[in-house]
Amino acid sequence: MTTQAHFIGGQWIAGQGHDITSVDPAKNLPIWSAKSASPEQVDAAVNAARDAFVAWSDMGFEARLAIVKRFAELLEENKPALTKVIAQETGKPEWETATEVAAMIGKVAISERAYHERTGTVENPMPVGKAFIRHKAHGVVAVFGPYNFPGHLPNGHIVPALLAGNTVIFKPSDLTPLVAHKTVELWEQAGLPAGVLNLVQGEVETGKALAQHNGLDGLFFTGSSRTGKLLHEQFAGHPGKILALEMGGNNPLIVREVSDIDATVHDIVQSAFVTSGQRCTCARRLFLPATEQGDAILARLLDVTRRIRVGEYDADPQPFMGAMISAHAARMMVNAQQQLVELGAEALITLQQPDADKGFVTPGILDVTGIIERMPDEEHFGPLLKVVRYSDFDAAIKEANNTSFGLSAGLLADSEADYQYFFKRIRAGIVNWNRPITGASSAAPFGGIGDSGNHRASAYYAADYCAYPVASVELDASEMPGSLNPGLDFS
Ligand SMILES: NC(=O)C1=CN([C@@H]2O[C@H](COP(=O)(O)OP(=O)(O)OC[C@H]3O[C@@H](n4cnc5c(N)ncnc54)[C@H](O)[C@@H]3O)[C@@H](O)[C@H]2O)C=CC1
Ligand SMILES: O=C(O)CCC(=O)N[C@@H](CCC(=O)O)C(=O)O
Repeated sequence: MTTQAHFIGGQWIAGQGHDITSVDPAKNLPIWSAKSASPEQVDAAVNAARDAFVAWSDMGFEARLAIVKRFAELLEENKPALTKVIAQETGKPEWETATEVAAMIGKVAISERAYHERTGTVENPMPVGKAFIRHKAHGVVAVFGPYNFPGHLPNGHIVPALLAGNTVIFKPSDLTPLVAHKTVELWEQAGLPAGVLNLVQGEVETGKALAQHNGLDGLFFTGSSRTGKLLHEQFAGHPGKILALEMGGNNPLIVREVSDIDATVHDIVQSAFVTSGQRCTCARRLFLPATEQGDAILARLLDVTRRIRVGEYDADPQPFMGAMISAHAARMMVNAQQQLVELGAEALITLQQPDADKGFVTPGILDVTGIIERMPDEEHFGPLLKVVRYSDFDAAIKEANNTSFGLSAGLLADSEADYQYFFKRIRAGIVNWNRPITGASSAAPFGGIGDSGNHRASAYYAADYCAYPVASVELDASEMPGSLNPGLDFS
């Protein structure tokens, strides 16, 4: 369907690797297929980015910004088409993919602000001359994207990287090549000079060839903790290269005494099941008090969850949840649930895959209170919520922190004192109170601790890893000091 799948040095070219196909997971139809980029083509993409670097970084911020702003205009003009393509390739409902395109557009103004605020130029007077703090681009960087937000999340690395003056090789998820293709076409139309942004499509082999390439100055990754750790090992011994890792989570949501049960249940549903549970910020573990009110919240949660509409991305009326990314991913969720049930979890609502050839699953809720000590600390990347009933707030917080991850966490409670207590003790990069723990703002730093990242927060702080600071003291011409250090003689 697509022969010229790779964009290298300003040219669309055919791949020399093996066949890859992207499938619409809601309709089980192939929508894109091509040959992946071979290691030689990855090499060509890195060289093209290297060749383009000096001119792009010399161009000046305002000239780069004008092109990036043109890209935002093109996104706006192509919003309906891109909304549709993201929905087709991911299975996410169109109401949701429209918000993804909006986030891509919003990223440009936010990144412009962040560039100045986080990496701007500072000038300080000195007794002799002036001191400056400036920032320079790293050079050639690779961007690896995940499938769950195939537009917005790579865009969150690419836009600030380009604004800072880097050149980029983009390797999207092999599950979402079409979204990447359409996005890079818009960059081309926006007038990016050849080689400034290159696209290589492929699976792990292509990813490895890129990540291992000696010509990279940095790599910005959003994806699973497993792959992120592999990259971290690969980058060990290369302190000169910048590595930014945005990875998964095993995120806790704790409920205390609340006055509005429906509002609480809404926040739980939005945290656990939006995007069919395929957000790194999704709540995986729900801590409910073992009280009468806890019982009432659970009953209402089960009632609302049973009535969640699951359906095709273009259905009218729209579903809340679309298909997962693939039939395989759906099967993996069924298997994960089965393993937990075999460990002793009680299925309050069983997650089901109605059609083995498609990515649809219904949301599931397990009571894992009885197996809490044997629970694997894993990110189950789908709509499967694990409920823990608790009697003691401290014990619940301790268990919430009992994870190697630390991305997002939340408290649903009327008491502000409870929130202050929770905030001080919980370990995560995103901590919310009476709001869903999904839907993080691009205008704030976005990143986690532990296995969720490597302390290179993205979103508003992405500017930080896109440039390095340079400190200078400067004077128009050398001057003799008023007094000499002891032992010097200029007579
Ligand atoms: N913290 C965050 O900002 C976010 C984290 N995620 C996480 O991403 C995961 C889902 O996304 P996936 O696409 O499944 O992640 P993934 O880790 O499978 O793939 C991410 C990218 O790495 C590439 N890749 C895979 N193995 C590689 C290797 N050995 N060497 C080089 N490249 C390789 C893939 O082709 C893809 O482009 C979830 O774990 C989720 O929590 C997703 C979105 C945001
Ligand atoms: O990167 C940004 O601009 C903000 C972070 C963001 O959009 N987070 C989303 C998705 C995260 C995910 O799954 O990967 C969220 O918090 O829902």
